[in-house]
Amino acid sequence: MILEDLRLGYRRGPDVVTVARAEVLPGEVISLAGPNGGGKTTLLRCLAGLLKPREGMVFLEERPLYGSRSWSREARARRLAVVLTDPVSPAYLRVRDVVALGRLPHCSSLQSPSGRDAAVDQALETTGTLHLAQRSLGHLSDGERQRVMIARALAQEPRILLLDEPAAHLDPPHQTALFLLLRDLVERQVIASAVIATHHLHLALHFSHRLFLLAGTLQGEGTPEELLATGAVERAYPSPGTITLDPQRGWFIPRPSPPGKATPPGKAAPEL
Ligand SMILES: Nc1ncnc2c1ncn2[C@@H]1O[C@H](COP(=O)(O)OP(=O)(O)OP(=O)(O)O)[C@@H](O)[C@H]1O
Repeated sequence: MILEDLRLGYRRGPDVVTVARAEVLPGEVISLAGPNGGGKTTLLRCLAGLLKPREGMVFLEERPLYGSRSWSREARARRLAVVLTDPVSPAYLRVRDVVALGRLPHCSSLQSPSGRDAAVDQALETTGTLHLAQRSLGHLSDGERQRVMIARALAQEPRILLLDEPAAHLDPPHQTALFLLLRDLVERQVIASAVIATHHLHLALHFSHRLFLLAGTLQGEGTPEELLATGAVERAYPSPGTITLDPQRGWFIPRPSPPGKATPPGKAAPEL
């Protein structure tokens, strides 16, 4: 996937994110990181074919994603699957039927997707949601529902998986398991690439091959090691002077006070 001279925005508002040039290569897990409002979701929507750029183009397998020479919706859905944060399936649907919807791009016009499709079982198993298969979507916890939506995207058997805050509702072990799973799917070539918009910086730094740092523009891109070594990660996040990045752990922590100037507990909380 190639991103060229992108300028993205909504209706008549200002540009919210610009990207001069970037690539998502086969074999890569890429995390989109950066502050609130930095444009991660906006870029992800554009890569998913859901937000036409004001200028520039996204190329998928050298074919444009927008315009008259673009992919058909079905052909695109066999290559790209997206998991957004807004719920899209009706709450009364059973989990197995929700995941089966992922098979739609692989069905002919005379077929409807079947929950008995082997790809559905595989996706349920991969995401640890097989035990939820008969439950209604509306009766699941946020984290369970999140894993079901990822199962639906995997059932689509895409080449590229795009995920917006996929770990948002997951408990800590499941957050790590999800990043591990995405890395494993890419390394086993089950999918070619994964692009993850996330605030789980420590997981992004640990599991991604590269990060794109977005703060209105693409402020930096590179491997976790490169971005940490140049200070680009810390620079991408405007934070109070009392907060600093611990590069070993990928967490923002209180800046250590100079000797003899320890802040008493409860005093001088950092501004948000
Ligand atoms: N539907 C919309 N209409 C108008 N402006 C929008 C819309 N969605 C997002 N924006 C604006 O675009 C900018 C980028 O938002 P976006 O959601 O892409 O950022 P983000 O990096 O994903 O943020 P966060 O980390 O808070 O989820 C923000 O200023 C936001 O207010």
